[in-house]
Amino acid sequence: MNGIELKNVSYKYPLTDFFALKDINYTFEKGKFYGIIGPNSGGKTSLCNLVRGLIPHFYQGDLSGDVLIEGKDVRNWDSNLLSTKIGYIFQNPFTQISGVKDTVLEEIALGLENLGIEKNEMIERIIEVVKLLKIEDLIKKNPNNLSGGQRQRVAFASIIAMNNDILVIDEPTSQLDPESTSDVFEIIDMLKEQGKTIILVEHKVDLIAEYSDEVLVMNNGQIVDSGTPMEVFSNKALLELDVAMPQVALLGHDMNRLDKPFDYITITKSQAKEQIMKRMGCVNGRN
Ligand SMILES: Nc1ncnc2c1ncn2[C@@H]1O[C@H](COP(=O)(O)OP(=O)(O)OP(=O)(O)O)[C@@H](O)[C@H]1O
Repeated sequence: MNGIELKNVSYKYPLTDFFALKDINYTFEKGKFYGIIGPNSGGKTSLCNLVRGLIPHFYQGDLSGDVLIEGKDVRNWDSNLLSTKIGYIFQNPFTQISGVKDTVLEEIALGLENLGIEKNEMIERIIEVVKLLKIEDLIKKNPNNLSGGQRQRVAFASIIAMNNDILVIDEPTSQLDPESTSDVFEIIDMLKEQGKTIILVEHKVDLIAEYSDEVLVMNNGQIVDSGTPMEVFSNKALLELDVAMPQVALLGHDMNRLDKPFDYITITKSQAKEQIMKRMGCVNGRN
């Protein structure tokens, strides 16, 4: 089922003379995990601003084409109602925390209070997300004293408690260490399992290859390629555009250049291992 449809969408921010988004045509289906990648200034964050209604409700500028959220034009959505449908997780966990609450518990409750959620339901939702994100030991702590990884978990908890159908997440791991980064991907994967639609901007393409259902490549304000991770990372034209690829996909492209191709362009470590084992004469890539 369609969640967000973009038809011939172009957009210029106010006081600029270039299009940050150019002739975008794409449909985000409900319940899928979308990874958005591409070089700097390609338009990834602008696409996020568009799909969560910040364009045109906050950024006025010059928008043309159709942006349909659950079939209704974004211009006709009430922006408060839209924020209950589409949650947003920032790049920087330090700006996601309100800074005005003394405990993690109060921090998670803040968004729910703003939604006017009744007290018993609020408590139930908080207990559920605290367990889900394994942050029971943090609830009495001051959010301002947490590490980056802990803050990002609390940020996720606050958003998950709101129970949005769609989550737009912009580079959530850019300030995290590798362990917290894999935790974040596991949380996002779990949200997908719960039926949420995930739209994630991320430079860590190895993880995008592993987890996404669909990958969109943005460059110069346009979607220059889209498809399954396998389809996108097999496209050698993307190498010319300075699009980051998983290391094992680069290995696959190198093997093609050397005229010693693998059976396919490998995009995950396990696929590369299987192909290398096969090359070494191990039956079916095993043992
Ligand atoms: N608020 C704004 N006002 C004016 N121009 C903007 C604004 N935000 C982004 N832009 C411009 O729009 C273009 C696309 O930027 P955007 O942030 O969407 O790209 P990005 O792919 O997310 O980049 P990065 O990977 O560097 O975060 C850039 O040229 C940028 O300078």
